[in-house]
Amino acid sequence: MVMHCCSSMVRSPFRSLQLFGSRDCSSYVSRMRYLMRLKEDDEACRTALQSGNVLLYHKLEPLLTQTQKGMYHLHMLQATDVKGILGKLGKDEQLLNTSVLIGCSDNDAAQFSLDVGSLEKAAVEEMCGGVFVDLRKAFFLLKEKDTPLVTKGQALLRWHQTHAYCSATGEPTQRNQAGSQRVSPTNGATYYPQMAPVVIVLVSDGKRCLLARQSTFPEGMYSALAGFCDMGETIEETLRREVAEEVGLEVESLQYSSSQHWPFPQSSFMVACHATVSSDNAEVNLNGVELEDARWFTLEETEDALKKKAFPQGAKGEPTAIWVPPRYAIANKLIREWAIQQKKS
Ligand SMILES: NC(=O)C1=CN([C@@H]2O[C@H](COP(=O)(O)OP(=O)(O)OC[C@H]3O[C@@H](n4cnc5c(N)ncnc54)[C@H](OP(=O)(O)O)[C@@H]3O)[C@@H](O)[C@H]2O)C=CC1
Ligand SMILES: [Mg+2]
Repeated sequence: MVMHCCSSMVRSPFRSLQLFGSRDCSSYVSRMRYLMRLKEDDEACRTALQSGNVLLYHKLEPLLTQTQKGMYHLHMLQATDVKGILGKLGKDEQLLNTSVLIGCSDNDAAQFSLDVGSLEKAAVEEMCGGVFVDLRKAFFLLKEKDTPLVTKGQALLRWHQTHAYCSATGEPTQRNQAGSQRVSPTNGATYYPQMAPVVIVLVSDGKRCLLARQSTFPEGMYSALAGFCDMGETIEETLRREVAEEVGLEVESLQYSSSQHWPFPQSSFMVACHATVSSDNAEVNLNGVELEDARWFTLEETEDALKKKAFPQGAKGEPTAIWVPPRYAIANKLIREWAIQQKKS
């Protein structure tokens, strides 16, 4: 059934957002204008690449290095060093030109990502003193501040690897130097990297929050409800529909929290919200096709789950403890926000 959700459901549509704290606004603007120019001007982008910083991936696994204290961080290389590595491994320097633009450092250096999957992995690791790590694993190893860049780098490379042809003519498309678009040579159709919009929602009945798990989740992990937007839907409509479909509840109000780019399994644009249902109509009617379980959690139970590490190892024979996605996942932020709000009220 199509549900019409009016915009009055959103409690605070004009909520002000603290975006960057005390960051220097003018240098931020100049960096964004610089990146804009590099996307528009292939020659300027090629020049920037020669003195830029490059994040290497091997078959979409980012290169990390370990510090003496055992901490992992992103291994950014200078473009000149990448050329040296390519030369030593007998690869054409032109491979560098397949890099994609992913940002601009605080020191105004353009940042790129490059997949060297055609080179021998161990040889590159040895030359760089780093290790290529599966992106999910990298999320557990890296500092939270590094995850957006490593995610963006992988997502853009993946998009180019999987969108090399025009969907109308079947011909190979050509990318611009920055990698921000691909163009079909005969019909001029332009393709841009895309994210699929997803609503993720933490539902509350005023006293408890609703957490659910899919059968594919790691054992014991519960998360907020999530669902892809259907064509033409608003965030409010998707949220109401997904809650109705997955747990059979009628949402009464919702509030925007924040958003996140999520690379798994493809790029999703996660829009995170809080929602309430009436405590008089809070009985869960589970859609067993999508979810394995969904239950209400008290504040105490939620705080317990938040304290658990990912993949907890319980004693043999005991049921696995309930835990929630780690901090880099926006689900974790929603759950923490709810717990803080609940303590205040
Ligand atoms: N960052 C975070 O904290 C969290 C992120 N997520 C992410 O949110 C996303 C959505 O959650 P999920 O509950 O799976 O979504 P849904 O509840 O929408 O269910 C997924 C199903 O929807 C269908 N579908 C419709 N549109 C799309 C599309 N554009 N891409 C892929 N599948 C689509 C597919 O069905 P079919 O195959 O039958 O066509 C798919 O199996 C997932 O990518 C998940 O990784 C989820 C929870 C937490
Ligand atoms: Mg879902």
